[in-house]
Amino acid sequence: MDMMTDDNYMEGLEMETENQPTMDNDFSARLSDKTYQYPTIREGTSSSCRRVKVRSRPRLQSTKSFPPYNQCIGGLGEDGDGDDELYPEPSNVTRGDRNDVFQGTERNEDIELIPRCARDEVKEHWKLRRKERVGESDEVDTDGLERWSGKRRVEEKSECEDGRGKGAQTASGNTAGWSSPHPILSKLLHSSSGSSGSSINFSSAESDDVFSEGEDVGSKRRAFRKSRSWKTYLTMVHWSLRRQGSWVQLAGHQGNFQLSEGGEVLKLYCEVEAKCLDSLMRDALRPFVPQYHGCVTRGEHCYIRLEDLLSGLRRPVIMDCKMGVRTYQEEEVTKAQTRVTLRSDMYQKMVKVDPTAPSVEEHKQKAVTKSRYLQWRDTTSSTSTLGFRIEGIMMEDGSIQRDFKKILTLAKVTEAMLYFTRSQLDILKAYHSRLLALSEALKNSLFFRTHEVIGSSLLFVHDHSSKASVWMIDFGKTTPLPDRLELRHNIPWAEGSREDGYLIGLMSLITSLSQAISMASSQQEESCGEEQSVA
Ligand SMILES: Nc1ncnc2c1ncn2[C@@H]1O[C@H](COP(=O)(O)OP(=O)(O)OP(=O)(O)O)[C@@H](O)[C@H]1O
Ligand SMILES: O=P(O)(O)O[C@@H]1[C@H](O)[C@H](O)[C@@H](OP(=O)(O)O)[C@H](OP(=O)(O)O)[C@H]1O
Repeated sequence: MDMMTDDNYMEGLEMETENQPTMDNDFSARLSDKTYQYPTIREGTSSSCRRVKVRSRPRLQSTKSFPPYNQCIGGLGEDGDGDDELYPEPSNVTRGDRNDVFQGTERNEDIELIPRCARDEVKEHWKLRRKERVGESDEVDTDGLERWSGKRRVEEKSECEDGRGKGAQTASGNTAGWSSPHPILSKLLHSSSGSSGSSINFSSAESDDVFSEGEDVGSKRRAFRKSRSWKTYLTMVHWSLRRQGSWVQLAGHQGNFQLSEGGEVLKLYCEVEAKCLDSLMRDALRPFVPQYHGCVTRGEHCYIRLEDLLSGLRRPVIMDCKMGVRTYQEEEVTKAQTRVTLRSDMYQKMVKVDPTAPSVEEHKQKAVTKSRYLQWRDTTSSTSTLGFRIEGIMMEDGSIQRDFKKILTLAKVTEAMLYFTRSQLDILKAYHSRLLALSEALKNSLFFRTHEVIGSSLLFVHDHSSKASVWMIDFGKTTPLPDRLELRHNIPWAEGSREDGYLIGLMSLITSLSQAISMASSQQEESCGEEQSVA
């Protein structure tokens, strides 16, 4: 079947059934209505669920047809294979997992200064799941590819007091597995079998075949409707799988995201982030931020509804750059001074990159504080030198590179840009002008002036058709400043200043893109010259 081979992503298929989102009515009308008032955020858990069922998402395969980044351009990723040999991970631990197994020292939740709502709970859930995996499976995701739907389990209500979940299931007439169409498919099937109008066109040959004989027109019609419903179902399955196959979570916390049928990305609710997004929808930065559609409750958790920035892109190429000269909040440092919480997972990440980084004491306790780890990450990457760092790049074949941890110079960043864009001038230029436009918008943004922007990313996305854009994402650690305080964002941080250095990072990126453009232009001219001399 076409859909199974198209992207080579699917190992198997299991359709998800779920409840109707509680705030999902009239979604398309909202999208087009610019004056739409975002729904009130409802915190807490859903009480309507009597029984919760857990089922696996479709498993996804990775492909890796291009050589890795560090082989392409002279081994920039110094922490690649060699380190892996020195400090091998347990064979059954997924490389890409963000929250490594804790060894002995439990994380103290008091370190969280701002309520992150359900996210802590989900982090714990993933840690537990990881422990379970270590015990029960020897699956290894060797290239670190973390396609969201391949690793996540979805909690879903199988029966709800309000009947919505039940309704979604009975619409298909089935209850589980392959045989159970997705709720949206169920609806489509239902309506397509009940009406003659369909958005799916079939060849006239097919229609002729069905209606050419005069006899038993009624049963022919029924047969046609049946086959059309089936085709509609397959087309929709294909569409749904393709979308799931092309969406990827490149960086960030595992378990934070889900896709919804409405073409949105659902991110686990965080009050800080929801408030920022709400303000951003009324700010000069709105064109640079995914559209925010309020919140929705799914199962036990509340999610922020965001525009899917990969929608419409075929085999997207993505880069996530974490912005700013630091990735920790000032409060994280001061709190760590009074309350010491040790993290063995962070110690492990540290020694993997540089075995000499921990102090004698840290080696002895095999743990570091989060604040120490975050500061070390910033000073050993381009965060402190250039005001941003590349968190990861996904190429069009789905391969993911995360070996940019030790990049410190602009020249190395420019090499990474050329690799990421495959030196395509039109894409480099599109990114360059988008960043210039962003820098103008930031000048006019009240939100930007009045917020400390920590840990936020710029998401670069393009595809083979040269659609290219850059978006501001992740506002989970972006906080409003006290009254009348405004930040410049273009000066280094000094404790107490709350400066984040966002504009230092933006300027570095713009400079790097300018360099990449001139290098790509000369490469192009050289190859043109060579072609002409051969001719
Ligand atoms: N609106 C969106 N559309 C498409 N992809 C998205 C969107 N938002 C996030 N992503 C994907 O998810 C990844 C992680 O996003 P984000 O940084 O918001 O998560 P996070 O868990 O808060 O991260 P962190 O751990 O850095 O705080 C991004 O790198 C990107 O690949
Ligand atoms: O990128 P790395 O080196 O893997 O390190 C992670 C990164 O710094 C995240 O930004 C941070 O989450 P926050 O931004 O939410 O603090 C996370 O902390 P966590 O493990 O406590 O979630 C770190 O583990």
